[in-house]
Amino acid sequence: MLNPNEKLKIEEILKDLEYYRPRRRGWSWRKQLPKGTKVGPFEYDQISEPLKNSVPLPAAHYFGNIDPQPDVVITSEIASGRFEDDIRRMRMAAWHGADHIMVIRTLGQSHMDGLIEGTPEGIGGIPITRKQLRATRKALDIIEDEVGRPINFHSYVSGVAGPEIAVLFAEEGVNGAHQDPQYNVLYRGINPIRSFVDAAVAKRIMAWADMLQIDGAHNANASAKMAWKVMPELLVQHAINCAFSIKAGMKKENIALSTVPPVVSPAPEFKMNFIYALTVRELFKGFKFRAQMNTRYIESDLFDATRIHVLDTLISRLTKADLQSTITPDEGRNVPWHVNSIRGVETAKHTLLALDGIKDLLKVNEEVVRPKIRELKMRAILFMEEILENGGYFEAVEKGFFVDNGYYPERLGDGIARPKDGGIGAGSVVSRDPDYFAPVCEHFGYNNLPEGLEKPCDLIGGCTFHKPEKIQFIDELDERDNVYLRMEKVVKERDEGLMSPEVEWWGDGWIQLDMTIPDDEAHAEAAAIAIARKLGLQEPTVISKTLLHPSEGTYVELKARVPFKVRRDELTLPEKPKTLPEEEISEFISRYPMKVVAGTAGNDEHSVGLREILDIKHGGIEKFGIKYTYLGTSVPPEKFIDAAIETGADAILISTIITHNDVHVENMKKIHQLAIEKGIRDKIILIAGGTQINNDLAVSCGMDAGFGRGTKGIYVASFLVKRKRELIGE
Ligand SMILES: Cc1ncc(COP(=O)(O)O)c(/C=N/CC[C@H](N)C(=O)O)c1O
Repeated sequence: MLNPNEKLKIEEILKDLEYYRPRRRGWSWRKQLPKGTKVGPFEYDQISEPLKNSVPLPAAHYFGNIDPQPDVVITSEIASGRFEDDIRRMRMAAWHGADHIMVIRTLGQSHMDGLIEGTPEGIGGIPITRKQLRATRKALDIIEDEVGRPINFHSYVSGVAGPEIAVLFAEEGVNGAHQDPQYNVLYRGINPIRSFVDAAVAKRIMAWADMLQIDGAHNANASAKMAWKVMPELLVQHAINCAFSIKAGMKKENIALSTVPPVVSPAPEFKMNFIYALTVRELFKGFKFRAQMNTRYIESDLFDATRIHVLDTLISRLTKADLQSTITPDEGRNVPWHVNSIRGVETAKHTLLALDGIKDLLKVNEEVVRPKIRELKMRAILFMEEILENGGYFEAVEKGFFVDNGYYPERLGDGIARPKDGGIGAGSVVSRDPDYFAPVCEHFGYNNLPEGLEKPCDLIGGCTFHKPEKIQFIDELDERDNVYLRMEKVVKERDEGLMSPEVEWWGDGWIQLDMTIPDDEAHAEAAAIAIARKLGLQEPTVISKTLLHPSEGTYVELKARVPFKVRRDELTLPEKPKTLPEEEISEFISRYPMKVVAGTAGNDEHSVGLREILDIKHGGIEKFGIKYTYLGTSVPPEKFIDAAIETGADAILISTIITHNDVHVENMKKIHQLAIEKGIRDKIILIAGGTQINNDLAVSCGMDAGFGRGTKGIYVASFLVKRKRELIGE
């Protein structure tokens, strides 16, 4: 069982991997809670069971730290190239609410015509090998136990080795996969006939494994130059894959349409995206919807990407989504880092919760949308009819019907054409002889079973679906490129407590820094690089720029490597101020009303900080019912004491920023001295605050406490209550 306070040990995961067996088969949906379920002070209509361990949204602490989980499965796409680092990120994502982990493949694995074994390192994606799958599923088992919810593991089947990959996934307990023969044809140049034959075999196997299938329609949106023009085609592509999947034996509830809002602002996007989203849900009622955020128009600007993600998730809530796939907001900058995977999940969770029950509040204006939906459907139906008129799918692909940038029936003639007898694997499909017999189960199509045979695999004493012990596990193929070599460095540094920043791999040393340079883009970029170099950082690279004004300024974000490490055992940890719960403070004050006098001591005019500590606006002590008399700035020590006596104050709060020739020390000592002389020291609480103050210094000058930079009202209020309790012996 994982302990939240301990790092996941990859070497533990790798141990006995050859004996690991997946704990279940198939996809897990979230357990829905009824409408009107109460969580903290609120009622929800679209949430599912809570997690055992999780990281709530930033504002949750105002509401008792609640972390309600939306009804929708949330996906995080993770594949840095090293599965051992991805596993750590999966744990982070699971704590933030992801329960669908999608692993992007590397090496355009669609073209591999066999399975790769061992665990070579990938570039920007990960090699899908049996060992990587097994280690990841095994890790996800303990991570799902830690968060208390099943986690779906997902990757891609499409490709030349589709059927073999499907068997591998079924054997290794993979829970979901992309499978769409059109993907191979259009984007990977694989022979169309081969693609569909492979797809039938693969889909039959996925059906047995109860895997959720995601289709590849989103790729048309991601590939077209004018992505909003392919909306009719997307409906056709969905229809082709849905119909084919059902014929291959898949259940409707395991067929998810991958749907993306086609366009982004500054286009008036909802006029298109909302109509499209309504249309696809109407046409394919009964299927599942995997909503993906738009990746076609994502740039390197994280804020813009996040705005897109929020609006795309709004579309999901206004229509329907069974899964919300979060693209890392940095997809536009190709640096899928830990933090951006988490940001993507937070954006989805935040927006889905914010829009809980929204459909009960709004009605779609049928008068306006109906004609538009109908038009879109008509375009799709005409597209489908034209395919049939031209002799079917393969002929249509050959004629470049697909991913054409015309808004069908307009055509620009720039579609992706693929010859039906060309491409990778052309001519590699042979029809099965009458006596063809494959002694394996879940085999699509003609299989000449001998008489009386229960299961095809009885003849061989069981296939790997029924006799998993028959699965051959190859641990490593390459003694120079494997996870053990990579882990050597990691384990050494981790156990020695050597720390360096990372963005995706342990100790990769990368950091992100940003700065605003008051100059044009070109000079700003060059200056930022020069500054990063002067800071001693290595390989400074600009990853995003925001033009603030052509000549006044440019905001530059860079990544750069830190060339050193710090030792964990040499770090001094700042002690966290011990605060009481807000309710406890308010409850005490309601029983023992407290008053304070406050001001800026001596010849000091700074008052903003003190006001933050006092006023209700930013959580000052007034928020808890503590009354204050503000004495203003440059208050002489005598005046604090007189005011305290006059008002019967429980405490004196002095703020002191100025420290030249130790004037702050003098003031604190003076006030402590005066309180003794006036005989009130044992009844009054003396507190000093300021950017140069710390508790030790203040106490050495006779104060009860001192508060430095970053102090919040609740810190001071907590101390006042604690001290008052001591004084009254509660
Ligand atoms: C139907 C299908 N099959 C295979 C692959 C990947 O297969 P390669 O090995 O050729 O990259 C994809 C890829 N989609 C991109 C992921 C996207 N970010 C997503 O969330 O969907 C695909 O859509």
